[in-house]
Amino acid sequence: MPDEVDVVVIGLGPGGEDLGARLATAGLSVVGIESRLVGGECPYFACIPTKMMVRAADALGEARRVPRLAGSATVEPDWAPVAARIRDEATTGWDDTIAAERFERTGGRLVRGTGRITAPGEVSVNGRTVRAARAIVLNPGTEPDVPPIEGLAGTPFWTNRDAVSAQRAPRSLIVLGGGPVGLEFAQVFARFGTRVTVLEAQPHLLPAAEPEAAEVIAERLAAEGASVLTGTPAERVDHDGVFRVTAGGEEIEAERLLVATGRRTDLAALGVGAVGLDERARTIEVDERMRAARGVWAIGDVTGTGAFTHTSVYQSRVAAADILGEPGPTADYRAMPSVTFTDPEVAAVGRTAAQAADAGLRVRTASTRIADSARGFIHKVGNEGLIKVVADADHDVLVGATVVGPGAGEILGALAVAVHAEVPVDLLRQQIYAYPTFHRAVESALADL
Ligand SMILES: Cc1cc2nc3c(=O)[nH]c(=O)nc-3n(C[C@H](O)[C@H](O)[C@H](O)COP(=O)(O)OP(=O)(O)OC[C@H]3O[C@@H](n4cnc5c(N)ncnc54)[C@H](O)[C@@H]3O)c2cc1C
Ligand SMILES: NC(=O)c1ccc[n+]([C@@H]2O[C@H](COP(=O)([O-])OP(=O)(O)OC[C@H]3O[C@@H](n4cnc5c(N)ncnc54)[C@H](O)[C@@H]3O)[C@@H](O)[C@H]2O)c1
Repeated sequence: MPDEVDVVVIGLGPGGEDLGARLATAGLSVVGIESRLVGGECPYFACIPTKMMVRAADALGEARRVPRLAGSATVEPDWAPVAARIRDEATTGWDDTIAAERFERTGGRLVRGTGRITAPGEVSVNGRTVRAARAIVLNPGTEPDVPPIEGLAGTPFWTNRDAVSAQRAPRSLIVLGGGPVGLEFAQVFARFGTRVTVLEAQPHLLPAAEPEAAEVIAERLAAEGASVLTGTPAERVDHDGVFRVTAGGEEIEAERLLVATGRRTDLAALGVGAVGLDERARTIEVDERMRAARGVWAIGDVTGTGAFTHTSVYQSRVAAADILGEPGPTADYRAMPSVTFTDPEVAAVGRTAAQAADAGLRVRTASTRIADSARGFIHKVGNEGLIKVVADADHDVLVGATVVGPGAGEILGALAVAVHAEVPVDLLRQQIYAYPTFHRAVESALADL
């Protein structure tokens, strides 16, 4: 490892790898430090393997709809192809050689170890110090947050990292947390025959989403045999071969317990105090160019601006332009999209109605049920969902939208453009929406605004 380079990137998640590669390709000398796997959480433990699970579970879900549409089908779930696909196709046995070589081909130098800022412009790794003449970039991501529930520590609970490497679907599973992680896993395993119980502390599943979206998902999970308990934080966990979780005055038993209660960071371990940042904070505050301190940029989940791969890679582009001194747009999160890949998918962009009202906007909302659209009627079984639009009444533009339904993440694309480009609502109303598509329901929602 050289003693001095232009840029040191600590953590090669999707954003860190992208940024390191961009800067190296632009001719800067770059050291990328990674303590686990190049590419981060997304390809090995999160987005990619979970969406392979979802794909398989959706195939089972659709096959079970055959009797209501097309005759008969016998469905016998087998986890083996899912486990094999994740091992062989998604993660190559949790081996990052290909990603490491891809990074090094750009000219970046990969150093395996744990990086820590020791002074402005200085990072230590493996007992050595490297100086970063131009920039230190922080992309450390997050770890699963394990709540301090009595009895939980020391039990063999699962986090997302264990669940993606499951060799078989457990007979029964308690999922702690009804956020995106918990719900994607809950539905996948339920469709593979696992008896699933979801415990969510808040009154609704997906607390950050529109409440109507959470209702649709709660009903679907219940219809598929999962038990969903909201407003029910776990109080105590025991394990003696099986898990026993006390919650809401009941004791629930299961073979496995998945903790999906959010994520945590450890800024003290990263040494951010050495550049004047608060080591006890949960996230690193950045400006619109991703600057965190003099000579320090931060990108990805650690910035607390939306824990998604697309956010991390978007921020990489913004930071890269700033570090290279090139003109480029600054970060703008107004049209941040998100998709939770349950069936039906829950897709959202911009603000919910409550968030828009909290921001002081004069809000107008309208929604339409997918089942009431021509395509929803045709689709029949599996057509639950809605499109809800949130408008800024003073400026006649959409500031948010939520789509729940088949292909919701794809339908969202049009609404994301509307929010991003501030397309006037009247202009959206004049658009021609193909018949009979799911996205044509957007027109009905707009008509009701
Ligand atoms: C189960 C699950 C499913 C998800 N599904 C989706 C999805 O479908 N779509 C989506 O957009 N997002 C999804 N996400 C979120 C997504 O995984 C993250 O937003 C994404 O990985 C971006 O994270 P990041 O760039 O901040 O870094 P991460 O991916 O968290 O990577 C950070 C890297 O930094 C390394 N590191 C940390 N500290 C140090 C250090 N001091 N020195 C060296 N290396 C260090 C870590 O080992 C890690 O490899 C999902 C998350 C989970 C948990
Ligand atoms: N498809 C996607 O894009 C996708 C999928 C999964 C995760 N993610 C990202 O990963 C991040 C982490 O997701 P997550 O679902 O782990 O976190 P989250 O914070 O979104 O949800 C955690 C849930 O657990 C609940 N909870 C907390 N403590 C609890 C307790 N003691 N008992 C019961 N419930 C409790 C919370 O109320 C919350 O609803 C999210 O911010 C999301 O952006 C994205």
